Amino acid sequence: MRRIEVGGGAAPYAVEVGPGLLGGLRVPERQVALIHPEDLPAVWVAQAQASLNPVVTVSVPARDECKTLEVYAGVLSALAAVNLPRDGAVVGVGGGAATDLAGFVAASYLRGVAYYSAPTTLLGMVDAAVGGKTGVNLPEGKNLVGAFWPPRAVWCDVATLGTLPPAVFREGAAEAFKHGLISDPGLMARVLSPDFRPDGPGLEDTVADAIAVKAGVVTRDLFERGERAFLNFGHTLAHALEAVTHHAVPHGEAVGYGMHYAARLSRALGGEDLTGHTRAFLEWQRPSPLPALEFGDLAPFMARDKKADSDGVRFVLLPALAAPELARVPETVLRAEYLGFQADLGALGLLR
Ligand SMILES: NC(=O)c1ccc[n+]([C@@H]2O[C@H](COP(=O)([O-])OP(=O)(O)OC[C@H]3O[C@@H](n4cnc5c(N)ncnc54)[C@H](O)[C@@H]3O)[C@@H](O)[C@H]2O)c1
Ligand SMILES: O=C(O)C(=O)C[C@@H](O)[C@H](O)[C@H](O)COP(=O)(O)O
Ligand SMILES: [Zn+2]
Repeated sequence: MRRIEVGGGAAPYAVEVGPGLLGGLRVPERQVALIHPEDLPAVWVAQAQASLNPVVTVSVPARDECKTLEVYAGVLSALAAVNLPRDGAVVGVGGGAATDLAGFVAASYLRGVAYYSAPTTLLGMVDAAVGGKTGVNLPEGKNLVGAFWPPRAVWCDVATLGTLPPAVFREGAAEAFKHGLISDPGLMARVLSPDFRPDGPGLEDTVADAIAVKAGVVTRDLFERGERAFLNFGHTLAHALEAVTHHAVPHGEAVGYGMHYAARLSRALGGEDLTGHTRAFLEWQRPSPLPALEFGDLAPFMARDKKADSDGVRFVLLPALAAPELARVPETVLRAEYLGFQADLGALGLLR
C-alpha cells in the first residue's frame, strides 16, 4: 500500500493506494451519506455499504449526467430527508464525475460537512479525488459552479480498476500522462508501457507517482493562485470539446486531444516540439474520433475557461518538458494551430 500526504488546506489528509481498501473504509462521523453512480458495479457498492453502514445511499446518473444543478439539488434533498446532521459525512464512491458532485454536495449541504472520497476510476484516483476541486457543469461550460472543499481522506482501491471498461481506463491515463508532461517525464513512458493496465505489474506505484505530482501542486497552491493552473494543461480545448458535444466526448479523451493542441500552440510560440509525445499518447489511447468542429464552435466555450481574466483567455503552454507556463496566445495562432490540429487528427484517423 502506498500513502501520499496532501496539505494546503485547513487539515492535511492522506491518499491511500492499494487493493482491497473499499471493504475497510472507516470514517469517524456516526452518520454517513454514500453517493455513487448508478452503473458502478454492485460489488463495489456493496463493499462500501458494508464498511460504512450509511444512513442513506444515493445513486446518481453515470458520467457527467450527474454533474447538473438538477441532480445536485436532488441529492441535497435526499440528505435533508434523512436529517443528515452537520456532524455527519458524505462519502463519494465512483469516477471523477460522481466524486466532483459528491464533494460539492458536502461543501454546500448545511454550509459544509465532512467529505471522504473513494475513487474507482483511474482518472478519479490520479486526479479528480485529490485536491478539493468539486462542482457541477452548466450548459454554458464545464465545472462553472463549485467550491474548493478538500476531502478528509482518499482511498484508491486499485482492485476496482479491474471492472473498468478498457476505454475508460485509457481515458484516465490522459491525466497521468499530463502529470508526466508537466512535472515528471519518467511517468510518460510508464503510462505508455504495455505493463500499464489494471492487472499489470507496478500499477500501484504508477498510480501513486501520478497522484504525488498532483498532491505536491495542490499542497503548495490549493486555491489556484499560481502553479495549480498548470494542472489545467490541455483543458482549455478539452472543456470546450466536452461542452459543445454535450459530453459525448468524455473528459479523459478530451484532455488527450487538448494536450496535443496545447503542444502545437507551445511549439508555434517558439517552444520545444513536444507534439511527438502528445501524438504518441493519442495513438496509445485510441479515443473515439472527434466530429469535425469549426474553431468558431469552440471559441465561446474556451472564452469561459476559468483561467481567463479580464484581459481574456490564457493557456497553459509547455515551452519545454516539465516547464509549464501560463500565457496568452494571439487568435491568429489559435486558429492556425486548430487547422493544423485537425490535419494531425485526420492523419491519425481521429476525425469523423
Ligand atoms: N475535481 C478534479 O480535480 C477533477 C480532475 C479531473 C477530472 N474531473 C472530472 O472527472 C470527470 C471524469 O471522471 P472519470 O474519467 O472518472 O469518468 P466518470 O466519472 O464519468 O466515470 C466513467 C464511467 O465509469 C463508471 N465507473 C466508475 N468506476 C467504475 C468501475 N470501477 N468499474 C466499472 N465502471 C466504473 C462510471 O460510473 C462512469 O459510467 C469529469 O467530470 C471531469 O470534469 C475532476
Ligand atoms: O485540479 C486541478 O486544478 C485541475 O486542473 C485538474 C484537472 O484535470 C481537472 O479536470 C479540473 O477539474 C479542471 O478544473 P477547472 O478549474 O478547469 O474546472
Ligand atoms: Zn482534467
